[in-house]
Amino acid sequence: MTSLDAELVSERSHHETCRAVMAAMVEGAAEHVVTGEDVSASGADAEALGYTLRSRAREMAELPETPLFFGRLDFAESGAAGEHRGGRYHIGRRRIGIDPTVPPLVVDWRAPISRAFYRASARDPQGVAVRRRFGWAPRSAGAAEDLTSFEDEHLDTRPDPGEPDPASGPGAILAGEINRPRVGPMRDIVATIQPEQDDLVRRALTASICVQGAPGTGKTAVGLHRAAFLLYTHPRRIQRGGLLIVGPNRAFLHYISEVLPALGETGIRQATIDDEVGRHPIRARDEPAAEVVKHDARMATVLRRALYARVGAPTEPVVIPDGSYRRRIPLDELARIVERVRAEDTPYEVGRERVRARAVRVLQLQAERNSGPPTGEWLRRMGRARGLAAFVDGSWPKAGPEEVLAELLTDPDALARAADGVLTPAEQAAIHWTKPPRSARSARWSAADLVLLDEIAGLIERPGTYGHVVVDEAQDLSPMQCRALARRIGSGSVTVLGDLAQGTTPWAARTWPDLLAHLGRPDAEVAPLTVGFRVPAVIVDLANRLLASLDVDVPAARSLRRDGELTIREVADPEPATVAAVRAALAREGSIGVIAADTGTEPLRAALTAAGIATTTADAPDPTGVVRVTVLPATLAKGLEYDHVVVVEPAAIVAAEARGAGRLYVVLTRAVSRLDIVHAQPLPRVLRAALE
Ligand SMILES: Nc1ncnc2c1ncn2[C@@H]1O[C@H](COP(=O)(O)OP(=O)(O)OP(=O)(O)O)[C@@H](O)[C@H]1O
Repeated sequence: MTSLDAELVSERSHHETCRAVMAAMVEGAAEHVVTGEDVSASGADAEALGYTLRSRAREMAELPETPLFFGRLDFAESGAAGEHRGGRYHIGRRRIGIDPTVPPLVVDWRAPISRAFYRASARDPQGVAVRRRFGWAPRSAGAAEDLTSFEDEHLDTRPDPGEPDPASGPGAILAGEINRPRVGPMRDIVATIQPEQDDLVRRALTASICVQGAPGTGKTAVGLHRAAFLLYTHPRRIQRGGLLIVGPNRAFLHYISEVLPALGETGIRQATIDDEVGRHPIRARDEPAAEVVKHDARMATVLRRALYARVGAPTEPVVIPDGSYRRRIPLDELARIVERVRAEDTPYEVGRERVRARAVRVLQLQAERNSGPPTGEWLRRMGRARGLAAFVDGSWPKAGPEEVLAELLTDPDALARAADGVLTPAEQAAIHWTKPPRSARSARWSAADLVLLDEIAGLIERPGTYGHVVVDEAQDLSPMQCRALARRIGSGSVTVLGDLAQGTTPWAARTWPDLLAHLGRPDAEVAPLTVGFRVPAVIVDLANRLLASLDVDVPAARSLRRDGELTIREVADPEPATVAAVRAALAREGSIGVIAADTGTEPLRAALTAAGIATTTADAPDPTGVVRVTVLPATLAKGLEYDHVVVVEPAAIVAAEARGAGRLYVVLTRAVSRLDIVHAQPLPRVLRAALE
């Protein structure tokens, strides 16, 4: 046996030990559920404790069969920080060890000591002598993986002259990881996080950051790993408010849904912005002109005015009989109360209660002058007195978001007053409901209306906030959607992920500071990621040339992958050509995405089915992974990736929407290895320009 073989045997044996300890930990967690229920003082305690322990047991038992470690750090005998000197640590997704007083068999990748695994380099070894990365091969479908290889980087010895710096290339294990076929949902990248990604993942909880990343540079991966890092580092602070991950659509959320559980984090809310503001189901569609106005930041002013138009000067003094007295508050004093509270800029509902409390206070002072301090019961009685309630309801009436918005959209005069000097008459006409509902209750709300309702609800009462919010594909959010998120971020922090070049909504941001200001974090740092892990160089080059037509200022990307293929085929009929392209792709490994303009997918699906090729859709992916072909509309492709992408009729994709060139940029950058462009119509101008 060579010494390398012996090392491999010893590492495998360490892994077996880890498995055994892990099994004991799972069992221990399950046992705790039972004893936890026995030892608790009361029924409520038992329930709370039982719940916590059960969740932990479930979490541990649900850990997928991934390798228990993926790396090892050997610290140098000298030069390393004191306690780690000469130490050896295996690094994995979760800490493995039963006794907290002895060093664990595996340290969590998020622990401070693991940082060196991601950051150390030959130039700055950070006390590390050897960094080892393990290679694993699947044993068989569904079974645990096999430890088959390892790769050592000796960071304590300077590389021989002429030899490449061992820390500079991607290394075989990273290369294997980025080249692997993509089947099924997104996987974690914990074994191969790159230094510039790690820097973003481990930023402090208080730091709000914005990652501007070209396609496939790992923005989504960074956001998800950052979420896991923050949950590990600040469990109490984050769990109190919770963590929210916002994605563009259900297909995308499904695609990323397994990453956090694989990292041991469950129970995190992953939602679209529509889900998050969804007080009602979406039952109406706006005309494009109306939608654009409703998503504009100026609507915030209009809505505020519409809500506060309800607040007005009192018309009658307050008069309340009180035993032998008649308590009275004159009109001018009531008007002053209302005015002052308005100027205090509190949520509407707080303002209303404040107005009531201030009026009661006036009555209290009067009573004190007559007969000394009144009782609590007296104060409550005054607060409920008819005269006082009439004043509060008249000057600061109760208001609900639905009723405020329905009135605004139905009554042109109310809209004109609220929008005076803010929206043009044409803009007001665009959002006016020509067929008003019978009542606010029966109104059919559009997606944009829900955002407006959320804004009004936020003016009435501050919503609860999350400990941290991760927003993916953020470039597409409208100012009003950003404001909805800003309310939920409150004093917490946010990780914004996006690519201005991939903006496709009519209101997509052209610069980050604008969007960050609407998110309430104008000073968040914008950090670029430019090294691509998905898209091969030949496709990245094409995408970079397309950038010139997109009217955004973003750095070009460079790819770590040299192996891609790009073919452009002009054909007489795209349907048989697509079938042929898919058939050829099926002869190779991996997933296949057929992407066309939204109206073009059904005929392609039918043609593939008729040719005996099974297909699925992006929002209902085949859980078994047997069906390898997904036919998807261009508008659902964002954030997804396929080994082989067939783009059909790019001209139709560009023509379908105002920011069609941005959509084409998204679609072309979904390919992991091969991109086929099939067209019968002439190629769109932006693509022709990029190909010249
Ligand atoms: N450090 C890494 N090691 C291995 N794979 C990586 C790494 N970083 C990213 N990847 C892989 O690259 C692909 C693209 O990552 P991701 O989807 O996070 O990029 P993105 O910037 O969000 O892309 P898009 O702009 O298209 O949404 C994924 O398959 C991801 O697993």
